[in-house]
Amino acid sequence: MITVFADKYLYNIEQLLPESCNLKLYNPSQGIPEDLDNADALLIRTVNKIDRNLIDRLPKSLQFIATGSAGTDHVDLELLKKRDIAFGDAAGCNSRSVAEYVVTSLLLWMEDIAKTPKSLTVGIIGKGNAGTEVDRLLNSLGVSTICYDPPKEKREENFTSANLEDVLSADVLSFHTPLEHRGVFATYHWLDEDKLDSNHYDLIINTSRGGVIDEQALLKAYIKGSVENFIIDVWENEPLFNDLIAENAFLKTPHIAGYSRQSKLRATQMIVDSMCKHFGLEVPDTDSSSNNEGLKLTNNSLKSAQLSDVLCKIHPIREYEKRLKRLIGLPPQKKEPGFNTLRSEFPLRNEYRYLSLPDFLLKEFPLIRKLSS
Ligand SMILES: O=C(O)[C@H](O)[C@H](O)COP(=O)(O)O
Repeated sequence: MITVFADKYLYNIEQLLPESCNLKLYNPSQGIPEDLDNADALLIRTVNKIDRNLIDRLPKSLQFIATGSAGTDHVDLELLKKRDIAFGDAAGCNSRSVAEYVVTSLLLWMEDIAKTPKSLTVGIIGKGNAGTEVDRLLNSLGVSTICYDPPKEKREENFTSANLEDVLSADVLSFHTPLEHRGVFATYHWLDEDKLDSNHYDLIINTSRGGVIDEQALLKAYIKGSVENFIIDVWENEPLFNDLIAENAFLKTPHIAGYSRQSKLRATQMIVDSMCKHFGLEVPDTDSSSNNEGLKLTNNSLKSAQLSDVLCKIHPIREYEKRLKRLIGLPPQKKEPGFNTLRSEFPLRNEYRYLSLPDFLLKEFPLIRKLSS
């Protein structure tokens, strides 16, 4: 029997782990337990770092670590490799959810400033799993895109990245890169004062990682008027966040763009699968469909609504925002747990295709039909 320590907020971890495992759940806000007690595997989320300090105190028995997330910037992958510890992630688990967040927030903003999808060009920075899904969904709504991803061009023969000047000339920028501090393709503070000084943006959307945008430079550009609006889901220094950025953002949320019942289920399934593969265990045959309950909306609750009203009924984006706003101005010792609790305990939404939306609504709002297909 192997002993597995797991973040207690990994969705459905108790149901998805093989029964033959000795599961020990930990509370991530108290850090990864000091005593990992003969652990064989450790399953984490982005809120806990796997750095040199942690790696130095791992028990000899520990062979495998996985994160139930697409991003891996909280993990020192090089050091894990040197120490011969196998690693797994959940790349791609939340692409659909992120794309739905980007499109939903963009539609809310467009209604607010009376723009139509066809009048905009969105520059997509990073065309990995999430960027690709964002591109697909935007194109299906009639929004033009320009995709920029030089490291992908280097890796993949069949992919050509837009050039920098072209992507920077878009009306809107949406970020989907990993956070890289080093190397030729470093993304830390990619959107900096220089780039913001020489361009004008109607909107900046960040759902990737906080550090990809220099927040101070963004604020300056906003005050100057060269950035009209911004939508921020990810923050430098999470779980703390900059109050001025939050106060001025068109929309602000606590790093939940990738959160949906389906993405979290995929994430747990992916890391459990790779753990089972590593230890030669049989992958449990779980029926995940039972977790995908539909959200029923009635005609009465939606009659004569505007697109934004409907979107806010089916995506809790404004509800998250409302709760995040309550944390503005709090001291760090209250803000930090508030941010973490909001992320881990707010009920997960369903992706659009898992909602049962009434016909009259799909007829009245063809954009919503496209989002749910
Ligand atoms: O990297 C990812 O998958 C996303 O940023 C995701 O939202 C992280 O979720 P967490 O592990 O913090 O629950």
